[in-house]
Order: sequence, then structure tokens, then C-alpha cells
Amino acid sequence: CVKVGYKPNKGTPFFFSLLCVLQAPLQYQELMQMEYLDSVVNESLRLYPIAPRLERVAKASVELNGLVIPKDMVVLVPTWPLHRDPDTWPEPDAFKPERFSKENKDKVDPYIYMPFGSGPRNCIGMRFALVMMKLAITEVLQKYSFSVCKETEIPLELDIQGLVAPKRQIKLKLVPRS
Ligand code: HEM
Repeated sequence: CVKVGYKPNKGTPFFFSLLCVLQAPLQYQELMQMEYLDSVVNESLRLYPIAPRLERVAKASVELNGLVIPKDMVVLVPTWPLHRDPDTWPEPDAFKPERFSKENKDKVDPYIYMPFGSGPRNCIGMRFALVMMKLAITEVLQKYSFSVCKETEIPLELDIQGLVAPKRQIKLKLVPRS
């Protein structure tokens, strides 16, 4: 088994990531055409949005359905519960990339599914992050098959003090592909 994924206090330097993209054998267009990969990434971000809630400050007092939100009040947008709401997502805890298939993608409400936030202050690095994730997945999966092993923590315990991250390193079994 090897440890993959999150390493506390060891972020990948930005320029290494950029170097990775520039040297990638796969072209941007090819990556963008991988529909199932896109669904898998989207479904992963639904189940594990790094920001479990978004925050905004009211610029002016406003009344919404009888509820008054005064100027300067901090409003929390609960991304995590919205991403797991059973009224929107049948079997909300199940990993089902088909929710984001080409046919279903357009039905997804952008005010319910918000892994990169929403509006003018949404994530500035969204496109870069999506390319990087897809690139990393395609690179690694061409060389190794992944499976759980006896050291894999199931269910995964999350640390949601701030950003969502696994409490401990994720251990998986990697088998080189012939
Ligand atoms: C999977 C990777 C990432 C996820 C899920 C993510 C998610 C988010 C979310 C939820 C927000 C808050 C948006 C809002 O309040 O509406 C945000 C903001 C931001 N993100 Fe990301 N992010 C990712 C990667 C990146 C990367 C790679 C960069 C930079 C290269 C980046 C730069 C920023 C910046 C600068 C903001 C603040 C934008 C503002 O306040 O105007 N993010 N991100």
C-alpha cells in the first residue's frame, strides 16, 4: 500500500504544477473531450467540496420570503448540505458520476452545486484546477491501477475545520499496469 493524496503542510509548489501542464503528453483539447473523466471529477467535487460553506456579506438590507437580512450581516451558503441534499441527489452519499453525464449535466442547478463557489467572486483558479486534476488522473491511471487495501480507512474520516480534507493520509493499493 502507498500513501496518496493529501499531505498535511506539503503543498505542491505552483511552478511544478505549471511545468507538469507544459510537459504533458496529452493536449488540453484531448483532456477536455474525456466526458466520463469530467463526470468523475464533478462527482468527486460534489461529495468532497473543499469549501464546505461559502460566505458573503450583505451590501444592503434585503427581505427574502419574509426574512430580513440586514446590511453588513455575514451570510453562510451551506455548500456541503446542498451537495448532499437527497431531494436533489437521489442516494446522495453514493458516488455516481452519471449525475454529471452529458445528458444530465445541464439539469444541475448552479446554485446547488457550487464546488468552486458562485458569482463574481467565484474561484479564479477553477479552470487551472480542473485541468491539473484531469492531467494528474490520466497520467497516473495510465501507469497504475488503484484499489482499496486493508490499510485503507473506510469510512474515511474527514477534518472539516476550515477546508475539507482527510484527517489522515489516504492509503491505497497501486498495481503497475503492464
Ligand atoms: C479543486 C481545486 C479548487 C477548488 C475546489 C476551489 C474552490 C474555491 C472556492 C469554493 C472558492 C470560494 C468561491 C466563492 O466564495 O464563491 C475559491 C476561491 C478562490 N480560489 Fe479556488 N479552488 C480550487 C483551486 C484553486 C487554484 C488552483 C487557484 C489558483 C491557482 C485558486 C484560487 C482561488 C482564489 C484566488 C479565490 C478567491 C477568489 C475571490 O475572492 O475573488 N483556487 N476557490
